[in-house]
Amino acid sequence: MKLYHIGFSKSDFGVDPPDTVLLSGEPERSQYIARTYLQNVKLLSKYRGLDSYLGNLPCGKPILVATSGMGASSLSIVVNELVQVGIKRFIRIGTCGSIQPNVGVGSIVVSQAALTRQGAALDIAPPEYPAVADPYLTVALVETARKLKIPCHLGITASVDTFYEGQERTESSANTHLQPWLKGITASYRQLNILNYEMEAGTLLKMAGVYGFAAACVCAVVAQRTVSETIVIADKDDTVNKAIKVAVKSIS
Ligand SMILES: O=P(O)(O)O[C@H]1O[C@H](CO)[C@@H](O)[C@H]1O
Ligand SMILES: O=c1cc[nH]c(=O)[nH]1
Repeated sequence: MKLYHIGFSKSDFGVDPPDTVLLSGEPERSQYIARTYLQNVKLLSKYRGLDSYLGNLPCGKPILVATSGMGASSLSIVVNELVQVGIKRFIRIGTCGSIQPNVGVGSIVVSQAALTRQGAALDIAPPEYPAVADPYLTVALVETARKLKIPCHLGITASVDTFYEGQERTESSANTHLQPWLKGITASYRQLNILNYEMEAGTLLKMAGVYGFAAACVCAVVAQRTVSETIVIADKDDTVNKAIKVAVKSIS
């Protein structure tokens, strides 16, 4: 039976089912990964913008490429259904905003763990439940980045529910009024050695612990919040491609 949101079933995998997914927030990124890095690509579904592709790495290994959508609620639905079709290893390939002066646009961040300020995660585990990445996948990502000479930072990510208020954006936001508890939160996270903001990793990593699958996250740095709130569009594709290369090579 087809899973309602992802739009495909286990039987769509054929005789050699994948156990690993490359998961990104954008359907366009999923299509790019499948078309650029995989062979024998088959589109499985495009329902609700949650595009999924099946293909093979050059070594022959079957791989699923899927789209989480933006935010933890959407991701939680997609991840639950991917587990139901047999996926056991998840690598999120995302974008993020740096909150540390030494983590520049053009580099990538591998999340060792995540501070999870996300409503969806509270439905899955208590707030104090750790959001930790799989150590083997994580080391493979960092080692691959080192071999490819791609600037890479390993550390703690802040996963939040909103791009504007939750990441303390006021200049580029329609809402200039931040709730008092959010004022100064980025500086506070900087003091706590948190590297970056994004919107899915924490819930993915908590789900990994609860459901019993392996998960890791690599994000392209597309904003430098110590300088500006805005996304550096000119560098985005190139930086995202670095994150994709690292993820693909780490499982090849
Ligand atoms: O580029 P993706 O994977 O969507 O990740 C980041 O980009 C979106 C916000 O622009 C959020 O989903 C955030 O986590
Ligand atoms: O600043 C950023 C950039 C990408 N994604 C985010 O969630 N925040």
